[in-house]
Amino acid sequence: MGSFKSFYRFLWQATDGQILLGTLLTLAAGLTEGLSLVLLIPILAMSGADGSVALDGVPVIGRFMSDFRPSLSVLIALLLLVVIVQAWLLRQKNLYNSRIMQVAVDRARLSLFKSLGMAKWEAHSITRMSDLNSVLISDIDRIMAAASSLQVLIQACLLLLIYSGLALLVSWQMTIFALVSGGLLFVMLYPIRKKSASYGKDLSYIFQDRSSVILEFLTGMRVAKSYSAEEEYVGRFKQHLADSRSRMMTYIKVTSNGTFAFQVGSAVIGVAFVWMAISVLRLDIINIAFLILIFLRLVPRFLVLQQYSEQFLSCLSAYDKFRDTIEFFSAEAEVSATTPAVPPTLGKGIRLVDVAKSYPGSGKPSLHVDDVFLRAGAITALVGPSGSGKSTMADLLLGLTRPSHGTIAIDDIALDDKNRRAWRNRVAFVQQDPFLFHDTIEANLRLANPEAREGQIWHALELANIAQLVEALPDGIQTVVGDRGIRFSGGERQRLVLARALIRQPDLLILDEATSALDWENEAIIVRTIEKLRGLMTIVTIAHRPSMVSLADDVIAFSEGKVVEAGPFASLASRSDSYLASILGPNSVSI
Ligand SMILES: Nc1ncnc2c1ncn2[C@@H]1O[C@H](COP(=O)(O)OP(=O)(O)OP(=O)(O)O)[C@@H](O)[C@H]1O
Repeated sequence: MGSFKSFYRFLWQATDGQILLGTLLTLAAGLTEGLSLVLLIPILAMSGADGSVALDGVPVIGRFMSDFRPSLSVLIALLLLVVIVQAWLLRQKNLYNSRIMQVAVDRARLSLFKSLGMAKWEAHSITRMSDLNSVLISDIDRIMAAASSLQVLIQACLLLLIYSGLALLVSWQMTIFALVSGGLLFVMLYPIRKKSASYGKDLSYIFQDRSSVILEFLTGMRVAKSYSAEEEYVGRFKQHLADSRSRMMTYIKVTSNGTFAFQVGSAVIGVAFVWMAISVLRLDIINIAFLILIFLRLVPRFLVLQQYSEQFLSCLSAYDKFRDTIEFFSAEAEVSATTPAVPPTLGKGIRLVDVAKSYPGSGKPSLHVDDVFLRAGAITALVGPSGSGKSTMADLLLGLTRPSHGTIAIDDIALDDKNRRAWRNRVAFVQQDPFLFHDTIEANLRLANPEAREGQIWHALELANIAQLVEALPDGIQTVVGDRGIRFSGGERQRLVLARALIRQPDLLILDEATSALDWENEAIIVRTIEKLRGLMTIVTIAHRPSMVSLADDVIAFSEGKVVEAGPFASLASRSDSYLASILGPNSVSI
């Protein structure tokens, strides 16, 4: 019940209350349907061969019939008019309801998208991408199905009310009999509805699973192919399909059982209904005909109630998942995502004091820095063995993650929840695994600086040593890079990503193994590029190769999450016992 209330509140808000007008249109269409039924009886009576039926005995409009005595053709014309109005109202209602529901669901999708974008990076790092993918695609589609089912249910309830009102005017005993027996049948079938809701929830997990298997297959295609593991993926998918087929069939069986039980039950009630009207209440033929007409229209409504409440309940679980996801990500929103803040300026340097970073689920901090200073305008290399905390430090400097405790200050301004996002506007990052969007080179570069002029784009491409290659392409900077930049080699992608970082003209440039995909020749060119940037911006480079470390002014070496040495490159390199010397020397260890 709580889910239902929350779902209705969501629909109300997402449609700006327009759902009410949709319901009123449904009511108007229902009333015209009732009216067409009422007009049908006198037409049938008047067209009777013996004319034995008294028109003033016609249900509901008997008085109108005896006062005005309309001719058959007037009644037929009236019926035609009512049917046309009803058809028009139904069309309007369908169009209106579809429109507001599409808008509501799109709003929901957009607000989830937005809350994902505005949430802290940490929230993403503990959530599976495929789970989010399934909420954004299949669960939101099922919310649409839930909203449509709810509209059908509202329509069925309104029609039930209208028909019951009409039937009451003929016989209250028959009306109560029909409603009580129909209601009892509906209640008796509750266990089936409950079962179907629980299987519906199951389906939600099946779709989530499917999305995860497909996404993993597509993103891991290269790995799958290189290990000749395609068959294993196909086998996993086949297993998943067999599993979901069997669960889907269970769901369909349960809902078909409900429909079958309902049809048998309503046939029994129908027979009892006619018997009661003829043998117990001894109603006249025209009233019986009217009641049977009503009954024939009431029964399908109960069936609709049964079927659509099953569908509604099974889809409601998708809404619960959507709501939990959006609540989780909204609670994790970066404060500064909503409040504009002035970015701190980097003139003197960045100081980290007693900074620790722990990841959820891991006991001790992955990084602990007592006191470190990164000089503005200098190139600082972060070195250390794998897993020693270099990327963790880079994420903190970038403002992508928050320290578990301690202070990071840009000049004298502490980085906090209010200014962290604004600070990221002053930072550019080149990651180990260069990512490009499936768009043109220009669009990919403009992402970092939408205002950039074409000259600036070419300048950045030149600095990153990729301008010549781009120039030679038939479409130049309008070349589409392909999915994740697949058109280009790893090294070319890395240079494009570096150009994207440079076009931003950042205060701080962070290079996380930015030359790992380059050959020696290209690496040497990038090293020269970085040399040229010395003094123009503050550069932090995480490097494993000596050539990238050698260009540093300062070095910070990490081991097991702690800083083991920090200082000017020259003085650390000259100390034979330093970690830096061990990685630069003739017998350098692999870092
Ligand atoms: N998102 C995360 N969740 C949990 N633990 C993490 C996460 N990211 C990093 N770690 C852990 O933190 C420690 C430091 O990792 P980090 O990536 O900073 O090392 P690194 O020095 O950059 O290593 P590499 O040179 O291999 O990239 C590692 O033990 C790693 O397992």
